[in-house]
Parts: sequence; structure tokens; C-alpha cells
Amino acid sequence: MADKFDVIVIGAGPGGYVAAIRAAQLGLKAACVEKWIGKEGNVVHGGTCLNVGCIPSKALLEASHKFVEAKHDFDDMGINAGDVTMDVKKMMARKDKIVKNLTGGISGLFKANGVTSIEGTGKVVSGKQVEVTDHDGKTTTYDAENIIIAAGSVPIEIPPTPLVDGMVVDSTGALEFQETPKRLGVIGAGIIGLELGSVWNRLGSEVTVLEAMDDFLPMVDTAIAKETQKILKKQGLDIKLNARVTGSEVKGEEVVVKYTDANGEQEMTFDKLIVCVGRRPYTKGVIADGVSIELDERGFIFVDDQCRTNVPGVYAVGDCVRGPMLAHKASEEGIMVADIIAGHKAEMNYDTIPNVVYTFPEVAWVGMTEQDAKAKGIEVKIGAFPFAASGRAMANNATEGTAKIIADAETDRILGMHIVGQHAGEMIAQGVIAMEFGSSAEDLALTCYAHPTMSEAVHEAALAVDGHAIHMANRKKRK
Ligand SMILES: Cc1cc2nc3c(=O)[nH]c(=O)nc-3n(C[C@H](O)[C@H](O)[C@H](O)COP(=O)(O)OP(=O)(O)OC[C@H]3O[C@@H](n4cnc5c(N)ncnc54)[C@H](O)[C@@H]3O)c2cc1C
Ligand SMILES: NC(=O)c1ccc[n+]([C@@H]2O[C@H](COP(=O)([O-])OP(=O)(O)OC[C@H]3O[C@@H](n4cnc5c(N)ncnc54)[C@H](O)[C@@H]3O)[C@@H](O)[C@H]2O)c1
Repeated sequence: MADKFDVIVIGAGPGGYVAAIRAAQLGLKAACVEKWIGKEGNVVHGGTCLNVGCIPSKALLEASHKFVEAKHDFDDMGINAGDVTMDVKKMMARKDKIVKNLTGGISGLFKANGVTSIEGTGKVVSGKQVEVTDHDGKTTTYDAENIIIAAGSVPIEIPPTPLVDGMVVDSTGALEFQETPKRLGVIGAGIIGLELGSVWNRLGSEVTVLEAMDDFLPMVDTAIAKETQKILKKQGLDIKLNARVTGSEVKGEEVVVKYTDANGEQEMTFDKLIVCVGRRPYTKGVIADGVSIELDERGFIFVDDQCRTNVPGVYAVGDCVRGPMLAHKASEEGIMVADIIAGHKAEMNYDTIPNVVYTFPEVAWVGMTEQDAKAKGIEVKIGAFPFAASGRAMANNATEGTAKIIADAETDRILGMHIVGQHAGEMIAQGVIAMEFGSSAEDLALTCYAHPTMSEAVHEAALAVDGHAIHMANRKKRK
């Protein structure tokens, strides 16, 4: 007879492993099932985020950024670094080491917190039972009072661009190139396309990004998106909007891509092609036939605001349910569900989830855009401050970008913060905390910020909401 658990979590990505740890910390008998086989042939924890997502991509973004700094920016500061070259294989080995450390660290955290790690593929076979098939094909059924499905997501494949080993790749393949491609095509100017396009552009590829939509980063505040597009173009990313890819063909060592734009059918040839046109929830094999857990029309597991499915005692969190596909959103949902199972009251504020695109400069935002507010008929006051006027930005050689705050015209409450600039991903936490506490723009304006810091741009933007910025000319209010 297999063990019985208070909670069994299926999937050890940032949704699942965090839920399992929290449940164990709250005194529940918790287990986590994971099937991911790592590079060394054993089961690894951490899911997409640690293995092929957030962490490895940031390792490459950081290395490639330092390369650009050393090659192009040091000279301006009086540093002579000589002939700077890049060893791509060494960069990849460093990335793999970071991944190994982190994924191994989760196994350690499971042990320290008393989470039982179960290796294999989990399937919900009833509201209170999970069947696990291990990698030798042996099946064991575990009883559980509660089940959390955290099965994550996988890249979307589109018929015009079937993957071809090493040539036409998804985001996972793009993290494994062993040399810099001369001509790189990227399909999709979403977050992955811009981040991975940036990595290879910095390392010397000629990068063309083909994006089907007319708008660039439509989820970002329009003014910030426009500024970002300009900055990335200046860096050499050729972003073609309104360019829908319709076909691809590998010819020897090259990939020929067909797309349509305003002028009709076009063709481009690349050495490698990255397909990053979104991700879809991964629910294959997680729910047994006959278990009536509902999916929505897009294939996500249907859940309420507190991540309950329609089957009592079965919850789902992270990329396999509605909402943004972000690691921190998955983790917060995992914590909320563990708290609820332990008998606590818990809920999540979906309005204050931060988003970051880790290009250089970074783009970060939380809450409403100016266009969202307009569409909802909310009158707003805007405060914006350019990094070009920041002393610290000048010292950092990072004067591109803007910090922008959107506040309710009547109550002064902060509705959104949008930043393009160096360290925007760190600075946006100020907007998240301010909104979480229901702060007004005046609250931030009255706060004492350390000088000289990039964050002073947020302070000045808050002051600018009421025309009181100190280090720039304020816009005169129209009478
Ligand atoms: C290139 C890239 C970069 C990214 N960068 C960022 C970033 O900077 N910041 C950010 O917030 N997000 C980023 N993301 C998104 C982030 O990785 C996901 O939002 C996050 O991993 C979702 O967590 P999750 O736990 O829901 O799912 P996953 O991380 O996908 O984990 C799901 C786990 O469940 C396991 N599983 C599935 N089915 C079963 C089963 N039947 N039995 C056992 N195990 C199963 C899988 O093997 C996997 O390990 C990035 C994604 C990519 C691809
Ligand atoms: N920094 C981060 O937080 C981070 C980093 C990477 C990934 N992620 C998550 O991963 C998810 C997936 O990222 P993504 O970039 O793959 O998806 P995305 O949905 O952000 O972007 C995909 C883009 O591809 C375009 N597209 C689709 N079909 C096309 C075609 N035939 N031709 C040209 N363009 C086409 C779409 O219009 C869209 O703009 C994101 O939703 C994001 O939440 C987050």
C-alpha cells in the first residue's frame, strides 16, 4: 500500500515546488511528482523556469550584455579592454552550471522541508488519487486528500515552421546554440523573441524579428513600447511588424522563410530560425479519462479566483491555468493554494503582478496602461521622467528610457507604473508595493529616495504627476 498524503503536487516548476514546500511548512504531509529528465539523465526539479526558461535565458542575457559593454562601452569610460572576443561554448557551460546548481538546490529544499519527491509521470485518476508511472514503466497509485496540478506549459508549434533539429528551433533550442549564427530569424516579437533576439544580436548575429501584428508589445503602455522599439532598433534588431510567417524550408545549411506583409509575399534566408509564437498549457496525460476536470476553450484547466477546479479537492496553478505565464504568478498561486488547503484564508491580487522584459534596457510594468485607463473611461494624471535627466543614469552610461506613473485624476491613487530603463525590473517593485498598499502618487512624491539612484526617476515621475518634478521642466497645465 503506497503512502497517503495530505497534498500531492503534480509538477515541480515554480508553481508546484513552491506549493509543496509551503504545504510542508504548514504541517501538511506533502509530495511532489516530477518527470523532467535533465541533461545528466536524472529527474530534475524546477520546471521550465529553472531548466529552459527564466534562469538560463538571464544567464545568457547577462553574459551577452557584459560582452557588449566590454566591446563597445568600456572605451568611453577610459577602459582599454583590448580585443574582446566571446567564447560561446564557455558561456553555455556557465549557464548549464547555474541551472544545475539551482535545480539541485530544490531537491535540497524538499529534503529540508520534508517534502516527499516522487519521480515519474503523475496522472489524476480520481478526486483523491494520483497514479505515478516511473521511468521504468512501473505504476503506483497514491491517495491524497488534496491534489494540485502544476503541469506548466510548452512552446506552441505552428504548421508553417516545423522544428528541424539545430536549425529551426523553439526557445529551448535557442538556449543551446554552440556558436553565433550569422543570420538569425526570430518569429514573434513577444517577450521570448525580444530577449533571445537580444542575446544573439549582442553576440554579433544579424537578427530579423518577424511579427504578425501591427502593434509592438501591445500589452505595454504605448509611449513606453514606442520608446523601447526605437532603442532596440538602434541596437540593430530589425523588427518587422505586420509580417506573418507562412512557410519555411531548410535548404542545406540555410532556412528560407516566407512571410506576407503590406507589400505581399516576401522571402528571407537565415542560418538559424527561432520560433517563439507563444506557449500553450501542458495538460497531456495529467488527467485520466473519466475524471471530469474542466478545461476552458483554450485548453487551460478551468479554475476559480482561488485556483479550485470544478472537482472538490483538486486545484491547478501556474502556466496551465488562466492569467499571465510568469514564474512569480505561478509561485504566488502555489502559496495561496497551500494556505487554503491548510485552512487559512488566502487570496491573490492579480492586479499587481509585475511584468519584465529583460532586454537592455529592461521594460517593466505593473497595473493599467494609459490606453487601458482611457478604454475604461477612467480620468488619469500622468507623470513621466526621462533617465536622460538622471545623474546616476549618466554615471551608469544608461540614459535611455523613461519612468511613467498613471494615477487616478480624482483620488491620486496609483493605477499603473511603466518603466523602460536600466534595472527597470528591480525598480518596478516600488510600483507593486505602492499599489499593494493603495498608495497615491503623492505618497511616493513625499518619500525620501537615496541619491544618486536610478529609482529617483520613479520619485520624479511621482512628483511630475502634479507638476512638481524638480529636475525637469514640468508641463504647464492647460487652463
Ligand atoms: C525562455 C523562457 C524565459 C522565461 N523567462 C521568464 C522570466 O524571466 N520571468 C518569468 O516570470 N517567467 C519566465 N518564463 C516563464 C516561466 O518559465 C513560466 O511561467 C513558469 O515556469 C511556469 O511555472 P509552472 O510551475 O506553472 O510550470 P513549469 O515551470 O512549466 O513546470 C511544470 C512542471 O510540471 C512537470 N510536469 C508536467 N506534467 C507532469 C506530469 N504528468 N507528471 C509529472 N510532472 C509533470 C514538467 O516536467 C515541469 O517540470 C520564461 C519562459 C521561457 C520559455
Ligand atoms: N521575462 C519574462 O517574464 C518572460 C520571458 C520569456 C517568456 N515569458 C512567458 O512566456 C510566454 C511565451 O512567450 P512568447 O514570446 O513565445 O509568446 P508571446 O505570446 O509573448 O509572443 C508571441 C508573438 O508571436 C507572434 N506570432 C504568432 N504567430 C506568428 C506568425 N505566424 N508570424 C509572425 N508572428 C507570429 C504573436 O503575434 C506574438 O506577438 C509569454 O506569455 C511570457 O509570459 C516571460
